[in-house]
Amino acid sequence: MTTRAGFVALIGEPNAGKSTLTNRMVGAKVSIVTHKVQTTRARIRGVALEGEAQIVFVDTPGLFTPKRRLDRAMVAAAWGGASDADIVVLLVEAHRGITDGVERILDGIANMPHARIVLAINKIDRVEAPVLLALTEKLNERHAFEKTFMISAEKGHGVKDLKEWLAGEMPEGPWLYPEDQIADLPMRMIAAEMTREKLTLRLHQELPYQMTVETENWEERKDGSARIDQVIYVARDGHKGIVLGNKGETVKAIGKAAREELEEFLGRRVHLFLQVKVRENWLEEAERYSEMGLDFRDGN
Ligand SMILES: Nc1nc2c(ncn2[C@@H]2O[C@H](COP(=O)(O)OP(=O)(O)OP(=O)(O)O)[C@@H](O)[C@H]2O)c(=O)[nH]1
Repeated sequence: MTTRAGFVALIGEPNAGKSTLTNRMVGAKVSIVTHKVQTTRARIRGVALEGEAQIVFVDTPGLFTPKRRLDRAMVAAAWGGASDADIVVLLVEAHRGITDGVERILDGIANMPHARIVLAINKIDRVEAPVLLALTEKLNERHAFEKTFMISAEKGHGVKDLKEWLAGEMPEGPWLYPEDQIADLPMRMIAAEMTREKLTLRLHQELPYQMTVETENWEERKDGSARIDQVIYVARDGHKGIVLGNKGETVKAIGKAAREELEEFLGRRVHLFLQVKVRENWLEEAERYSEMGLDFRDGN
């Protein structure tokens, strides 16, 4: 049987529903869904299987108007992910229509003549059919989308159609990730997201966007507990001190909060070890794999 594998970039305004859609396609809660904007950190969100196809979802940071230098880097990262992908899915919110943000994304994709871009109008549960049809027409006048899907990522409407279509469009080739690693993947990612969330709560709001958390090791212990090793990567030396805090008390508090949540989630004891390391320019690094906690170096 011919296997297929490829990358699908989800682009859209903050809150368009990218995380919700990824979760539904992957079938596990791998991406944190929140009402706050700008939560999406990892470039790769999950790996979905559909028949013989493996679809790797690149869950880009929300595209928005960059003001600060860091924000511009995030937007560049988002577009970078989009132009590398086999298919780009633009998510537009049905009830909000063509906002200024959507306008800017439409301008952005006009500069990607070689990309295959499909439109997915999300949150169709929030509008009546005539509104939806008018919006579909308007958007297709603005850009020649290869296809238009109408979906509700939250309720699941239309998601199966979209997933099946994407699967059929993935290039023929071997799978990018072994199946057994996918099974292992969501928990590692959830664990990393939990720690990142605690960092966000604890630190000045600017800082968390310059950080990433990776689960480096996960060991099941004979007594039923789990030992989890994570690294918090910061962009600068100065940030390391902030994360550590006076005598390490900040990272300790973050670790405690994350551990408690993990224990509740897993229903067993957890030993969580956090390390803080400096990794300059990690936003620009084209690491397609490591943020998934899917490192092949983790072969133990
Ligand atoms: N009514 C409705 N709400 C939805 C739907 N899909 C997503 N939402 C909600 O929209 C909000 C934003 O969804 P997310 O998936 O976090 O959006 P996102 O695009 O990943 O956001 P960022 O990570 O900030 O870029 C959440 O409150 C979701 O529950 C949908 O189909 N219908």
